[in-house]
Amino acid sequence: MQQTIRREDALEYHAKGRPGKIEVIPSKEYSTQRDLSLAYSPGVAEPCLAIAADPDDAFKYTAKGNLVAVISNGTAVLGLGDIGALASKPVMEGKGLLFKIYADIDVFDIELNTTNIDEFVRTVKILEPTFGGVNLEDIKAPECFEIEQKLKQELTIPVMHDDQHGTAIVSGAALLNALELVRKRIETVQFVILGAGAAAISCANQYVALGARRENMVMFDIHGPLRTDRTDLNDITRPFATSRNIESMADAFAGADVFVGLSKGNLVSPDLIRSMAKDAIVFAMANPVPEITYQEAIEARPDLIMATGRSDYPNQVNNVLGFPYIFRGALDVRATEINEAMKLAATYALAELAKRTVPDLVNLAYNEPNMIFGRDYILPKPVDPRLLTTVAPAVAKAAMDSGVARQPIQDWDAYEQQLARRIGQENPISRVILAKAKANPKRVVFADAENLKVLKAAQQVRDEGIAHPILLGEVDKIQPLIRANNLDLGAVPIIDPRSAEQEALVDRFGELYFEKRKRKGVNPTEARKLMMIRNYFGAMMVETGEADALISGLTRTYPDAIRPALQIIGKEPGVRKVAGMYILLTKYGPLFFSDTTVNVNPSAAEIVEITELTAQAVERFNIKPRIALVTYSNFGSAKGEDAEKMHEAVERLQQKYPDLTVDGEIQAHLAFNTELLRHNHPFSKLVEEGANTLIFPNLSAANIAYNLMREAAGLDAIGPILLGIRKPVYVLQMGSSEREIVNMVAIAVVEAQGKENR
Ligand SMILES: NC(=O)C1=CN([C@@H]2O[C@H](COP(=O)(O)OP(=O)(O)OC[C@H]3O[C@@H](n4cnc5c(N)ncnc54)[C@H](OP(=O)(O)O)[C@@H]3O)[C@@H](O)[C@H]2O)C=CC1
Ligand SMILES: CC(=O)C(=O)O
Ligand SMILES: [Mg+2]
Repeated sequence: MQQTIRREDALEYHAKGRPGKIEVIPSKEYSTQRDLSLAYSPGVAEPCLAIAADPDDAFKYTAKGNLVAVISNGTAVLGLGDIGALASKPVMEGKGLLFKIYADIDVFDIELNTTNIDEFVRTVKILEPTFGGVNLEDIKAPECFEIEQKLKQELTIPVMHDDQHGTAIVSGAALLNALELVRKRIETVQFVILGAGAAAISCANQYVALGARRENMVMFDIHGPLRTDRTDLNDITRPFATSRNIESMADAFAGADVFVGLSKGNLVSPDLIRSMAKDAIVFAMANPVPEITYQEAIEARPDLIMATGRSDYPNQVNNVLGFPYIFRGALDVRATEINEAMKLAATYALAELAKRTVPDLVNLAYNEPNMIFGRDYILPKPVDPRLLTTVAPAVAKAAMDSGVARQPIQDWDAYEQQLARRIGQENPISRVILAKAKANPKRVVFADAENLKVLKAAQQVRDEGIAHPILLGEVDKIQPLIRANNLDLGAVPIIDPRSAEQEALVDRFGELYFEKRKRKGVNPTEARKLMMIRNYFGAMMVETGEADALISGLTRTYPDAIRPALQIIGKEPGVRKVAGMYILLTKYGPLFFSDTTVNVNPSAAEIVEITELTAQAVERFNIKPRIALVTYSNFGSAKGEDAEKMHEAVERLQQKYPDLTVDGEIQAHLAFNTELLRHNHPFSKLVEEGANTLIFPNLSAANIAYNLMREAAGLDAIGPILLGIRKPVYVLQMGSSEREIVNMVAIAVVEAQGKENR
């Protein structure tokens, strides 16, 4: 299931919008003159004075306690080698992104233009006041050892070279679990370690701490095996020199149990893997290209436990499983260092977590029905939210037990809750939808394939196995776009309803349309002509089963765009009016807004129907709807048409569905403010958790609300999702981004799957 990441895509991802991957966002209000006087002069003088009197107050009044410096000089950037400080910046920004999304830690990336050890150390030392921790990254051996050692001595905040210890912690856990699966003992297994740099040395040391024997290891650098008769070894590499008569990789691999690659891509042949002992363990961890590819290795040996540093194969052994949580735990107890006890605790916590039942969310994200501890699952997956709540507390506890915690945690339950809240900000809904779609991709026809964004989205859904696209449009327009943008849509069909080849199909569709509409004033000639319009043709493909869903291009207005689908496919039985829903991805989780799209001023009865359709749609995302009917009044507090209409709709809904969480009429802010609700309206059904679904009194309010959230609050929106139609038809909005289109396609596929099962 390797994904193709094209050079153009990677470059465009980094260049689009605001260049790079990070930005700085103020965390306090700053809109009034008073705010500014507090944030800056004169108010700012007070925390300055407090910190001058007691340096620990820096943790109270500044971002220091949650701010980590990711620092590199670019001398060993992934497996790309010494590409320099500036060229390392994308990797360092990437680490910053991972720190943030997985552990809610803020990062400044710092690229230092020096290969001089003392200059590097001095620079980091004078930066100490700014940060709560220092993550050294991609600095080559042997300088990295001295740099880290000196900084650990001189700084009172935790310092960790991630390529050394992050990798050691994570691969140590993978090793323990792999050995358990093949029933071998760490004390007796024979290792081949390719690379004798930052990562390799530290990993080997960690394995020794876990019980491995140095005399069972053969390590290689670029000059060959580290042997006791070599004169070019240093204090760090010499302990790993072998006294065995090993001259080549072939000598070392023969009969070995474990291969650890932390060097460069493509250095290991399938023959070498074949020469290893039964149930061999292969960790080819060089990035981005492993020492041997996953495919080659498992083809060479079916009995292998195979891991790489990459996310696109099973068993990703990558320090991303370590550094966010190690620093989280260390920062949360204000540890003065990251010591051996903390590293071992992290290794054991990771190893243990892999044996626990995998949450559905993680299975869904990887499109696996049920991942269980075994040869293809030796470590937790990076998206597993339990990593934070398991590894960070283990590290924090080890810091306390080993006496380096300056602020011990007292209440572990409260700490875990606080951690869980931190990742509550991450929104799994797109992942759930994408994973569900991939489990059973459907044929999706794109009515507007002459548009580049649509083509790119089609490319993505095809590459990722979300859908099988069918493109509608003129071949002479689409093909040049594909070529000019270096897309590769392979055998994806391109259909032009106006071309000679489609005449027979257009005839058939025309006849069908005439049958459906002959008593609505349509004649056969008109019917045939309409079928040459792509939105009509696409809808007819879905109706006749030639496709499973339609992603239609926006014509003039939404009602115009959905008309062909309504005429051709029609509404679900029992549905009188269709409606449209938007999903807003907020930091509190997804919010569902309805009806944002179709009904201008629905009656109370229609509001009831809209709510029913919306509730069913929300449930399709495995989410329990908690519905608020919003307006300007609370539970009868104000008069007026909308207030009374919503009031009546709530009464009907509560009567019809006593188990549904639906309440109102209510003001939007109150639907989320459970404290205020409890105080003033303790009887409300929303009092426990607040709402996640808002039903609006009219199109104007709904449309304004979601557009404001999208533009002013900068939230991602998915929609409009057409509710109540017999088969999935989605209309793209002008200005939809490629990502929004991909999300829409995934939702359409999920809906098509649901309809198929009914
Ligand atoms: N999966 C993961 O989580 C991680 C993966 N890595 C990967 O590990 C690799 C090394 O990183 P790092 O330790 O930081 O870098 P270093 O530069 O410190 O180490 C690289 C090592 O590889 C050796 N090497 C290079 N080419 C060969 C060769 N042809 N044959 C044998 N040995 C060779 C070097 O030998 P010499 O000493 O003679 O120069 C050196 O010992 C990178 O590919 C990196 O992406 C690193 C950290 C984490
Ligand atoms: C993962 C990582 O840190 C590296 O490859 O360098
Ligand atoms: Mg690295």
